[in-house]
Amino acid sequence: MGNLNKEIRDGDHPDITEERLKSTFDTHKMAAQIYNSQRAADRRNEITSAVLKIPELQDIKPLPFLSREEKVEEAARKIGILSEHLYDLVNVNDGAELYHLNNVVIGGEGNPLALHGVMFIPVLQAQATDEQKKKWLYRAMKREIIGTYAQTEMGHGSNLRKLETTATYDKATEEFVLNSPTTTSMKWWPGNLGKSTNYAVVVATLIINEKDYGPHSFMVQLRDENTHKPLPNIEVGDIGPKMAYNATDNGFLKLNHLRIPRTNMLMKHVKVEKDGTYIKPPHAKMSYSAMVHVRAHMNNTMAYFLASSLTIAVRYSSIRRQGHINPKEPEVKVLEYQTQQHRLFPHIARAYAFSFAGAETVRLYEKVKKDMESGETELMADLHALTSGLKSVVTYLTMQGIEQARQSCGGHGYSMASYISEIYGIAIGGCTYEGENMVMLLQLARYLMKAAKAVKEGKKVEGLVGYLSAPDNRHSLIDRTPEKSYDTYLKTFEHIARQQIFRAFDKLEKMLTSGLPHSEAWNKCSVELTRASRLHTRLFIAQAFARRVHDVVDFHIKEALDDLLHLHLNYELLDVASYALEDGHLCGEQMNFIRSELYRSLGKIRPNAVSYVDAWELSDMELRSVLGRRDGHVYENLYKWAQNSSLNRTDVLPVFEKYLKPLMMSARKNSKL
Ligand SMILES: CCCCCCCC/C=C\CCCCCCCC(=O)SCCNC(=O)CCNC(=O)[C@H](O)C(C)(C)COP(=O)(O)OP(=O)(O)OC[C@H]1O[C@@H](n2cnc3c(N)ncnc32)[C@H](O)[C@@H]1OP(=O)(O)O
Ligand SMILES: Cc1cc2nc3c(=O)[nH]c(=O)nc-3n(C[C@H](O)[C@H](O)[C@H](O)COP(=O)(O)OP(=O)(O)OC[C@H]3O[C@@H](n4cnc5c(N)ncnc54)[C@H](O)[C@@H]3O)c2cc1C
Repeated sequence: MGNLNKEIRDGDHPDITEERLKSTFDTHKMAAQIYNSQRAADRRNEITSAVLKIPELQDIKPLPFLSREEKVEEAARKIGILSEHLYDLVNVNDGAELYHLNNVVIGGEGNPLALHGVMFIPVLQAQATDEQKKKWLYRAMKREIIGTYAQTEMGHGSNLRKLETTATYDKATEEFVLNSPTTTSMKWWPGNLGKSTNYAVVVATLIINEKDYGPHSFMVQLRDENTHKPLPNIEVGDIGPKMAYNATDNGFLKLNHLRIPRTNMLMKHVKVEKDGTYIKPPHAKMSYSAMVHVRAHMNNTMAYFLASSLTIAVRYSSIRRQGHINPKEPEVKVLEYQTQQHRLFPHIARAYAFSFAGAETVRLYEKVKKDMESGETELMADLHALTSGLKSVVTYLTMQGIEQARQSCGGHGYSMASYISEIYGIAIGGCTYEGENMVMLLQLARYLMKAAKAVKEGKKVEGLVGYLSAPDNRHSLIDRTPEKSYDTYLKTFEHIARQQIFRAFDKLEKMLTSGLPHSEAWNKCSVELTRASRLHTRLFIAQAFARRVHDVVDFHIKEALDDLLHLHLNYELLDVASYALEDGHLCGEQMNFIRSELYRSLGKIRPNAVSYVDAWELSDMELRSVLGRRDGHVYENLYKWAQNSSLNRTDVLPVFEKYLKPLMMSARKNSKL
């Protein structure tokens, strides 16, 4: 039998090989759980191997040494080469394969086609009529044109109903007049809008006969297809450097009474007829589909960012030796410290949990997308509630996990050689884009308050909120029943979420009955409401994790996932335990039990730690991290990496003659006086 950990190679650092030899499970079989099938896991590795054979697809130098212009150019260069090889490398209809190819070749800092693939094509698929698809979608899919999704403005992102860009219907010419009347009405932020794209779906407030119909989507050609010069009445550019994600040209756009044909409004579900008659869509929020598309996929992208940082941190922690546990023995791997384990392992469990919750979310999304094709909209509210909560909780917890991974690497974590700071910068954009986290938690809260009201009125609620009308125990059964089952934990999470949802509901009701207007009462309860949304979402994540473990057949994989789930449930419960202590659902003795289970879990995970992260099968090429190298040879490569610094091109920099020498000379002169 071969090694269970598939990353073992001759010549690797012995400290990391030692870790891999301890694996109790086959890492490639575990990859099948993470990527949802063995075939998908195989395909990732096949794609990586094929890419490695194409020299022009390799990074010209480590990305942190490139300027912003060079980053933009490098991403575009690779996109060009990729286009030549695309059909040989991936199944272009498989989003996961495309995403993987992007991660390996280009990485997370963006590329000219990022928004084209993530939003422009999806919005055309969902919102364009067949005729419009013929005109734009098929050209977009062949990359004859490049587009983006331009919704956010300088003055408004969250509150779509106040977008200032107007699309006024002119019946006489059967055109819409698109206009940016103020500075704040400029589109500001859309990815790739600045320099790369020549088309955009622009979201503007529709006005017919002076009546405001709210945000609608319009196809706008921004640039000449041959010269790439902006078309008349269009001003477009880059918004400048950002915290990270700087290979992408997030842009601005000013439209000056630009006229577009009536048929440029995306009209699959909603219509404006020639005479200006407005025909409503089957559901008012159908046009928000591109946002829901990204939100539904964000759990998996966040899981990926988190797993990348943890792969780097855990591998490094297995070769980094510092200090002693037993003074008579050699210095230990820092991974031996309980604090290091506590800092990293719960986040490994979260990365798995997000991936499993993500798979369930994408399944629901695919169903709703199919339903919407035929005008069926019943599940849209459920999906919106679920994705709103998950995008907020998952991005926030990912932020915490990546930062812990960085700190766990000590000083070298702060160097771009770890690459964790770039991953952090890219990932935390997710707390803001696709709906600012607080705003989206409050969207879920609306759904939860409706469910709570129904329960109070004696109705039975089902599905995602079914637990609100299920029987509850006054006291948690954790450590109170002979059999150790996850159900007792999940029931405790349910209790906590239920209590908080009703606490927020009662507070809101009390304010409403005291005569406060709904929006004011809502604002005064909003912290409690976001708490309810978080607890509900964290319950869902724990349930999704437990459902996956339950379904796994392979004994060793199940056992390894079971260990992670056990850690997850104890760690997460400790994190929210105050809610259960408050009403005596948990007692001090149970808290001690949960804490000791957590510490026991850390010990159980320890031998498999490197294998849990190896199972994500992230190649060196996609990790772009010296600390996270698969072979563990960090130190000599840190030294090599630093040679790329342009400061090292000469022994003496011009600043010496210009500034430092005069400074020291004059200081010396002064001290002689
Ligand atoms: C293989 C694929 C891979 C994909 C990979 C993806 C990741 C790649 C990673 C890295 C690349 C980087 C990519 C970056 C991309 C970023 C792009 C952007 O950021 S695009 C801009 C986003 N902008 C927002 O999200 C604004 C947030 N605001 C809103 O969405 C709305 O304003 C909202 C939801 C807050 C309120 O909507 P209202 O203004 O129309 O509000 P009212 O009229 O009061 O309606 C509320 C009712 O509508 C329902 N509702 C709202 N949205 C719904 C929806 N989508 N579906 C169903 N119902 C909805 C609500 O549940 C509520 O219902 P009730 O009244 O309670 O019954
Ligand atoms: C990396 C990145 C990429 C992006 N890409 C795109 C893109 O491709 N296309 C595009 O159109 N846009 C894009 N955006 C814009 C993004 O979608 C918006 O910035 C986002 O939706 C937040 O809106 P805002 O900037 O108006 O925040 P604001 O709403 O101004 O948020 C400021 C604060 O106000 C609070 N707040 C606002 N409203 C409420 C409320 N009702 N209740 C309680 N608190 C509230 C928020 O919680 C936050 O704390 C991108 C942004 C980033 C960072």
